[in-house]
Amino acid sequence: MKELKHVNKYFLKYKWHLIVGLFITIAARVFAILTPRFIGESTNAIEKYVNGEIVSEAAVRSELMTNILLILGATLIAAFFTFLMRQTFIVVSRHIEYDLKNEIFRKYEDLSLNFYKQNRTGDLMNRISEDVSKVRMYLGPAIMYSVQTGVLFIVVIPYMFSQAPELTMYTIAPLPILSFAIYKLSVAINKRSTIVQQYLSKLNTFTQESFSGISVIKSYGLEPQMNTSFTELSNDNKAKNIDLVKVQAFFFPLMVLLIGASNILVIFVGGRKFIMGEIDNLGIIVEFLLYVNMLTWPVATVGWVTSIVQQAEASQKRINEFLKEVPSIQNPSLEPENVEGSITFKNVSFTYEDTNITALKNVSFEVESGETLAIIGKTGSGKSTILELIGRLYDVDEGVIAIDGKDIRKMNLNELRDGIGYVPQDAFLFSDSIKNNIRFGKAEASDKEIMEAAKVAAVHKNIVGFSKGYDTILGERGITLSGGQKQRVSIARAIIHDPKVLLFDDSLSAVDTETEEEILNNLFKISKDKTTIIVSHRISSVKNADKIIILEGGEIVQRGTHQELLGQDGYYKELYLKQLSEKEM
Ligand SMILES: Nc1ncnc2c1ncn2[C@@H]1O[C@H](COP(=O)(O)OP(=O)(O)OP(=O)(O)O)[C@@H](O)[C@H]1O
Repeated sequence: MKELKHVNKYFLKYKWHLIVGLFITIAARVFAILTPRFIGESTNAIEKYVNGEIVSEAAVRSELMTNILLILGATLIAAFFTFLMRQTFIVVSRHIEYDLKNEIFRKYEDLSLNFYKQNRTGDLMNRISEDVSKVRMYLGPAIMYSVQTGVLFIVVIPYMFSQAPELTMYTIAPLPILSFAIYKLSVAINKRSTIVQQYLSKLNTFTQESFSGISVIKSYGLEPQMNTSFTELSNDNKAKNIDLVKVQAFFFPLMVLLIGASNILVIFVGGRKFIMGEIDNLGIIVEFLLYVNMLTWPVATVGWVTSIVQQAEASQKRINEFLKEVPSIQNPSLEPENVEGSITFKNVSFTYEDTNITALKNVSFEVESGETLAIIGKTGSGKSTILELIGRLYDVDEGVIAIDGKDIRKMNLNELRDGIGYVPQDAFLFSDSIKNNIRFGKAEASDKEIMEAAKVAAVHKNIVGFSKGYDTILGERGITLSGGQKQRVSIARAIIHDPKVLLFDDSLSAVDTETEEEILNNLFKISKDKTTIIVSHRISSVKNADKIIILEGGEIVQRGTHQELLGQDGYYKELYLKQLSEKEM
């Protein structure tokens, strides 16, 4: 139960609901146990009439009628309280499930990129859905049935002992066996359910990937192989489900067997005692038979609940592992920050932890506020890494990155990121309308502002060409848009944010040179008071920048303006001549 201590704070939060639930459960059980007593009394009345102790048929009838009405009343009240019991305990468990999911999600959002690289998305998803569901079983059904069983035992067993102590001993003797057997069975069921779950997620992942990659599958004619793989996975899934059903099938027969054993014991022992005159009336035997049946399910739940708690403990352990993670990127300050935008890299070196690749070596440069810096270089030379480091997606290993002369590791992280508009290489769009995708950069943006940003990004004309215009819904990863359109919507999102620093990571690679020129001209107009860094492979994108740096293997090998670099032998001039000849062809 060590790991489950984490959810105790939620029990405290909902303590009043739980206390009310406890009283409701007591009321429900108290009324439920009245029924066997009235049935027992009715049996006694009939017995007395048969034995001639009561002679008036009308008196028996009236007693039976009263008992029937009392049974009806007690049952209705017990049913009502049972309904309220579920409403409190199960509803509280749903509230806690909601709180816990939010807590985990907030934690996920806080964690740095490194965490996401070390853990698979499926694992993150499982902990927030599957594991939380298992913990909810502990928070709801397990607690509810435990309270119910506890109350029932406290109320019923002493009453049974007061009526017939020896018979009570015989009656409850098989119950621990039932509890243990159900526990063993539940453990087996849970084990097999987990396996079924794993196979189901394999099947889901496979199906999802097949749909996402349907164009590759079709163009390579891979349908038969995919069908075979799906059938194999499906077969495994079916086999695991059958394994589970085999164990589950034991559950009710086992219960019936043990209830039957208890009933036989009551009739056998009770009958003998009645014959020997140790029990005064038959009503007690009838009452005991009803109690046995009433106790069986709660006793069975002791075993079931134990296995639920074990599973919840294991799940909470997995959840706690993530909740205890400390984000590698910390926010050191909550002070307001006024980002003006001058950026300095001083002897910056950086190695990716997971791959051990040194992406930047001793990189130094300066960009003043309002200037444009272009970074060019071969693939894998470290261009994107520079942009990621500015937004503190990672922290530098050596050297300093400063904005307005202040080490970014000492700045308010939220304000730092708020001052940056970053257009990543892989333009990610959400499955939402184009309008909302752009609005992501500024939540309160008006439709007019959205349109203005789209115009600067030269995508407005494309958008109004769609029948639903800005309300066009984008599919998964924006599949209804072309690569160039996606890039431009992503640029509009950064522009509407109106940051002091604009970072474009190869963001114009999928647009034609004419559109590229239009966007660059527009950007030039709006970025007079902004610092812009453009990463590109095209000379046309970088030629007008105030400064250009050329990266190779993580090091700056050349720097200067377009004209200066054309005057030097090196990568820049080679690229320029190559791209010029391609244009002329
Ligand atoms: N997230 C990452 N984790 C581990 N290694 C990475 C990661 N991102 C980049 N690298 C490695 O760091 C080096 C620099 O990568 P980076 O993406 O900065 O290059 P780039 O110049 O932007 O390349 P491209 O022009 O292809 O986008 C590469 O060798 C790359 O494999």
